[in-house]
Amino acid sequence: MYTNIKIIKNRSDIGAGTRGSDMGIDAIEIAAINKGSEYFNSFPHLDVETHNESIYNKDRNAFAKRIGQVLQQCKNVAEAVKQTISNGLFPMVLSGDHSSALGTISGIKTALPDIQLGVIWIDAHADIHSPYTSPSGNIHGMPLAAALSMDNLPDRINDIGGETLRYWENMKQIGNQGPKILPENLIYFGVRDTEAAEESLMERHHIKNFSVEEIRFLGLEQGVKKALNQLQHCDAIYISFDVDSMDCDLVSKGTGTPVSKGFDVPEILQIIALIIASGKVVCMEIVEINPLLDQKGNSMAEAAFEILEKSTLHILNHF
Ligand SMILES: NC(=[NH2+])NCCC[C@H](N)C(=O)O
Repeated sequence: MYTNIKIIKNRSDIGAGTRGSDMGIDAIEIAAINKGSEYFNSFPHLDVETHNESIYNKDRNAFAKRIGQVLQQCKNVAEAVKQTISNGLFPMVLSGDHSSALGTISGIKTALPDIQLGVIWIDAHADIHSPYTSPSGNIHGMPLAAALSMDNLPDRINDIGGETLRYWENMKQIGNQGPKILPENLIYFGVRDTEAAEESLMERHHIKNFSVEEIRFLGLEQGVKKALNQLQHCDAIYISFDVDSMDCDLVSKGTGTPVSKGFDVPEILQIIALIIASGKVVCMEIVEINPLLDQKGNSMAEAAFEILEKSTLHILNHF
């Protein structure tokens, strides 16, 4: 058993609008078993307590659905990530919906409070809404706004108050107070499905997105090199990989919010490998596999497992 990586299994889907991403972790495990892989037998793991039963509750927070439970879930993830890093291990986080990433970022910053953290967010979505701007109220579209501590009031469309506001303020303060990341330390890869409020926030703060076309034009190596250059002053990097960054027509629609014209599996493998080769990656997360939506058997989880397995090998070489 390798002991320098710990797998954190966070089977939570309450930040998404569609149920089933909590089953993504098990779908990845089944992909591993069917491949005859010993992967999940090779590393210690930790199961994060979940609140999926809250799906049955009447929810009063239309602009940030189930925010009380999502807040608790992010705190649970933060604690697991903090403990893992404090024990000198690399957290490989497998999550359901992407709201988890706020917990992961908070955990990294609690374990390593003095570092400048760079975030590479590989996703079709910018996930930078606040409850003030979200069109859906789904919190998996909000983790980065909370981590950046940005409400984006100039683009507000929702009037939030009361309980929603109280919980949102708490979400911005998991672990230590204040912004956990700076906009110049956040880089997107593959974002191509955004709302106007997200676009204007990204523009105002000059948040860089390497689109699929730009990456193909520059070449993968050049593209990642440019991204790493921008994060040169960062002490550590967190990779947040949402499977919907991949082309849903090519790979699979087994994810809550599939988008076409994305990356293919070899491109993702190479992008992640090049980032890991920087030697700065302290945590990686894979999210949003929804086997209930997969029209091609278990193909999304199989793709995710291939990426998990190969990225792990790179991490073992560089950690
Ligand atoms: N993690 C995700 N799949 N996010 C999708 C977000 C979609 C849309 N922008 C929303 O806020 O509702």
